[in-house]
Amino acid sequence: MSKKPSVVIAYYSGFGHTDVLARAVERGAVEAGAEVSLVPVDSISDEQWRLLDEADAIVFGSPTYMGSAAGKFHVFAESTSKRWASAAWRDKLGAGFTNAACKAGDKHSTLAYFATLAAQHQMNWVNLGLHPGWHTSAESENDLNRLGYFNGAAASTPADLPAEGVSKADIATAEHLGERVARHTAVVLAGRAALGLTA
Ligand SMILES: Cc1cc2nc3c(=O)[nH]c(=O)nc-3n(C[C@H](O)[C@H](O)[C@H](O)COP(=O)(O)O)c2cc1C
Repeated sequence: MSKKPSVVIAYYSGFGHTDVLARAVERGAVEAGAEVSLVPVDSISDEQWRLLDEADAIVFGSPTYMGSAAGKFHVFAESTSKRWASAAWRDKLGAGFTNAACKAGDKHSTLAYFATLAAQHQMNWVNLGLHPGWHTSAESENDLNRLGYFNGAAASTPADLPAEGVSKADIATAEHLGERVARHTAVVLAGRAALGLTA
C-alpha cells in the first residue's frame, strides 16, 4: 500500500482572493485523500521549506499582477535556485492556480510561468483536466472552468470585491484541481511502489 500523497500549496495572496482559491485546492486534495499543507511564500519558514522538499506534489498559486505572478511569488521562485541546481524537486508533481480582476487579465502568463518553473525543477505538470465551461450559449458563468483555461485553475474577481466575492464556480474549479493533483500523485506513488522505484 503506497503512502498518502503529500501536497504542498505554495502561494501568495495580497488581498485574500488567492487565499480563498488556495483553501479550495486544499479541500479538493484532502477530499481525494492527500495530506495537504498551505505555505504562504512571503513568510516561509525553515519548517515550511522542509515540507516543500519532502512533498510529492507542489501546487503554485499567485494573483496575476502586471501580467505575471506577483513580485513576492517571484522572490520565492528565485530563492529556489539552489534546489534547482541540485534538482532537489525532480519528479515531484506540479500544478498552479491564479486569480485576476479581469476575465482574461493575462492570467495565462501566470499559469504558463508556473508550468515553466515546474519544468525548470524537472517536475511533472498536472493540467486542469476540464473542458471549458461557458463556451456555448447553453452554458453559463456558473460552470466549472468558466474562464476556459487548461494549464491550471483560473479565477476572476472584480477588483472592488472582498475575498468573499470570489466566484463559486472558480472555487469549485480550484477544488477540482486539488482533487486531480491528489489523484495523479496517488497513481504515481502507486506506480513507483509497484516498480520498486524510489522516485
Ligand atoms: C499591483 C497589481 C497588479 C495587478 N495586475 C493585474 C493584471 O495584470 N491583470 C488583472 O486582471 N488584474 C490585475 N490586478 C488585480 C488583481 O489580480 C486582483 O485584484 C486579485 O484579485 C488580487 O488577488 P489577491 O487578493 O490574492 O492579491 C492587479 C492588482 C495589483 C495590486
